[in-house]
Amino acid sequence: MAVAEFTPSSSSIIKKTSLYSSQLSYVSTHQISYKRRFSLRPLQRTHYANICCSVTSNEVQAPVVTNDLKKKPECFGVFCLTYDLKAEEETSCWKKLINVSVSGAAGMIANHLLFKLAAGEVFGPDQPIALKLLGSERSIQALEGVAMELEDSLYPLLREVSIGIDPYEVFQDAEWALLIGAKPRGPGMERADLLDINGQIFAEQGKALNAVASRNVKVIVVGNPCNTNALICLKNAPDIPAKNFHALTRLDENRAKCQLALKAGVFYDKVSNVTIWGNHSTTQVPDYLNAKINGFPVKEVIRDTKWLEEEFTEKVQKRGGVLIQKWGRSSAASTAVSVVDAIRSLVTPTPEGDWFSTGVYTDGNPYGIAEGIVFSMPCRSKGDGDYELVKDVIIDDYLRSRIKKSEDELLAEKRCVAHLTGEGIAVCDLPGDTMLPGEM
Ligand SMILES: NC(=O)C1=CN([C@@H]2O[C@H](COP(=O)(O)OP(=O)(O)OC[C@H]3O[C@@H](n4cnc5c(N)ncnc54)[C@H](OP(=O)(O)O)[C@@H]3O)[C@@H](O)[C@H]2O)C=CC1
Ligand SMILES: O=C([O-])CC(=O)C(=O)O
Repeated sequence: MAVAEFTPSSSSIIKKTSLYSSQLSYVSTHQISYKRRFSLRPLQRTHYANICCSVTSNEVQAPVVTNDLKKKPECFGVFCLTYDLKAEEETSCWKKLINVSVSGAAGMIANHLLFKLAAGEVFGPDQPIALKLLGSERSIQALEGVAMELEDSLYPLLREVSIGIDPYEVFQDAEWALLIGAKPRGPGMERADLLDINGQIFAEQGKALNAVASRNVKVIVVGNPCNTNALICLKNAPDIPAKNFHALTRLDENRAKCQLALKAGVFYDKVSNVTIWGNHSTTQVPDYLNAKINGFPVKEVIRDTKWLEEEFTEKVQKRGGVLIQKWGRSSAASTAVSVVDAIRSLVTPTPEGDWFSTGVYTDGNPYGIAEGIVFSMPCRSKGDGDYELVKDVIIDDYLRSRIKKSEDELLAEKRCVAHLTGEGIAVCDLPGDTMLPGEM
């Protein structure tokens, strides 16, 4: 590696070289975790100061090798260089690196999401990130491919990429955990079986988060059945605040906004205050009572109660299934977009008067919904990663009865996974019509 090859643009640094080291690390006497690590050396974080702040300055100092390369066995090529930057080139405009762990990282949703995360679409253009990708023995090769594509994309904000199959390694110091991986329900599989199989994955991941993640990690569960998976996860992570766990219902909110906009003949940015209540399943309740179009109650703009009560509600509830029939696979791109929306809603202040939906723990909720389940409700955030439930919503008899149905379903799911939440022996009496949005 010749110093002469160096050019001052950030992308050329990443393009020309990459660190690619593989190692076998012994996790326990029984389990071997195969881990590959793609990493940028700290010098690049310094280099990033040039990228984000000195747009007007072309003056970049020539690199100076200050360390003995032999003392850095992990580094490769240009990443072994240490730059002796002038003090004034240090800036305060870039934030501290954050660790984002993603499970199911070789799957379809992740294939869209990871590139949005790395591009800065989620946490912003001044937020460097480390991506820690969780796969399995079956997906480790695919995961290497994903990591290589991330490398080849030359994202300046992407500081580190690591892949592994052990959640205790991959969730280390995670500040965000995006839990996407889950077994899809196959033909003839009972929902109780799906709850059990996926529940075990989320019980293990909850334990791992509890052991090694940041104490204030924010967890977004995407893998279905996401509400109950999130419940299992949080119950297995008693040292992390229960309110930090979310089940993704933002896709449902986006779908509802789209249908309301279409019916009212407005662009969808005119639709606000849409709540999805309940489970990410066909019992979910898209709330048109509190929603607004151009700041007016939906019912004043769309004067077709029959459409709202029946067609609209069912369309949103079954959108995932219709899409699977057309596409032959479940929503991946729009789900990834909705994960972006869900995170952005937590890291940016909610616009005045508006709110967003997310599935969160019901303890202390002001709506009279049973405690101890993960239920989608309206929330506002100050942009600090935390949220509060919105109090000023109207719940009429129609809404109440619909919400009750979703609540009953989630309570039944909870009884069915009692063995995974530490609440005794599981009893599965699931309502017969319980379905994921993708099932029809
Ligand atoms: N909440 C929501 O709004 C939505 C949720 N979803 C859900 O998101 C999840 C992921 O969807 P998508 O990315 O499209 O799915 P993919 O099938 O593309 O990927 C799923 C990943 O899950 C992992 N997985 C974990 N356990 C198993 C298992 N036992 N059998 C098979 N795969 C397993 C696999 O990765 P590995 O082998 O590395 O573990 C696989 O890569 C699904 O549960 C889906 O239902 C989908 C759309 C919307
Ligand atoms: O059932 C699925 O996998 C798809 C799904 O959740 C959705 O489209 O909302």
